[in-house]
Amino acid sequence: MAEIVVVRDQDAAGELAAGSILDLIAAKPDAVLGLATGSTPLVVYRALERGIRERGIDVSHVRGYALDEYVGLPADHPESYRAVITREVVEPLGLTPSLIHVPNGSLEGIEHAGADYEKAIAQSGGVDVQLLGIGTDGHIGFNEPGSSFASVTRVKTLTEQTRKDNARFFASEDDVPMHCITQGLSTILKARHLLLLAFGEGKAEALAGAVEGPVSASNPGSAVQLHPHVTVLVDEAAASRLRNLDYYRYAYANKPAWQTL
Ligand SMILES: N[C@@H]1[C@@H](O)[C@H](O)[C@@H](COP(=O)(O)O)O[C@@H]1O
Repeated sequence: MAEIVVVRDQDAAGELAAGSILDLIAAKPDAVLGLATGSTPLVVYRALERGIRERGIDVSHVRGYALDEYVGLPADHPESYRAVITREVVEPLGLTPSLIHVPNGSLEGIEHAGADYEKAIAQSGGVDVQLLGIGTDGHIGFNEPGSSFASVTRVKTLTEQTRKDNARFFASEDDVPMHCITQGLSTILKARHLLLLAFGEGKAEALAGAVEGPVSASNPGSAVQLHPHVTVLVDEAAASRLRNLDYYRYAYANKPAWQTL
């Protein structure tokens, strides 16, 4: 089931996503969260922070796996995804650092870092809920156009577009690493629930391609159409190119009362 929910604004999306994740943690205290970086999921982390406090939920047993990491950045670089996940998620939410994993992007051992990560996810019992943003070129994680639907965690080369998009986090575009290590599309599809978020006009085309376009490796986000339980949370601007938008609104407005996200 893919459910597309058009929300008032980013905060509303954050609240909905966080509510679903907190219900999961309340039922399964050692839930496995699939964590995403980028600016999109930040509203979810902030809403989780508030929800944990308000509901008094114990998150000390929560486990987490990040989607991706740059290759070759020094471990203490503030824009490494390890640093971002620590700063934006682990510390503010009070998660247990040793239970939160990020692919190892250091050059030493990079040949087996992907396989190690796959093994760790599998041994954890798999990801319960995977947060996803989408790149303007349609990537999820760092699976750039052309990524195989059968792909697992491995090293990829970033597109020029992605390096441009991410230059805002670095001193210049040249400072954005050329390579990354990312969960594959097959890894992502194994998560039990996908929560894809997109905000703003700049994501409208990528989002429409992912949700309604042909399923194609040229458009990695379209892999979500192969998953049985996807929730897409979008604002009006990001939803503006969806052809079946009226139906999505109608279906959400008439959602059976017993059905959760
Ligand atoms: N690797 C991340 C993705 O996981 C993210 O979804 C995407 C969009 O980022 P943003 O949410 O900042 O638009 O680009 C980054 O490169």
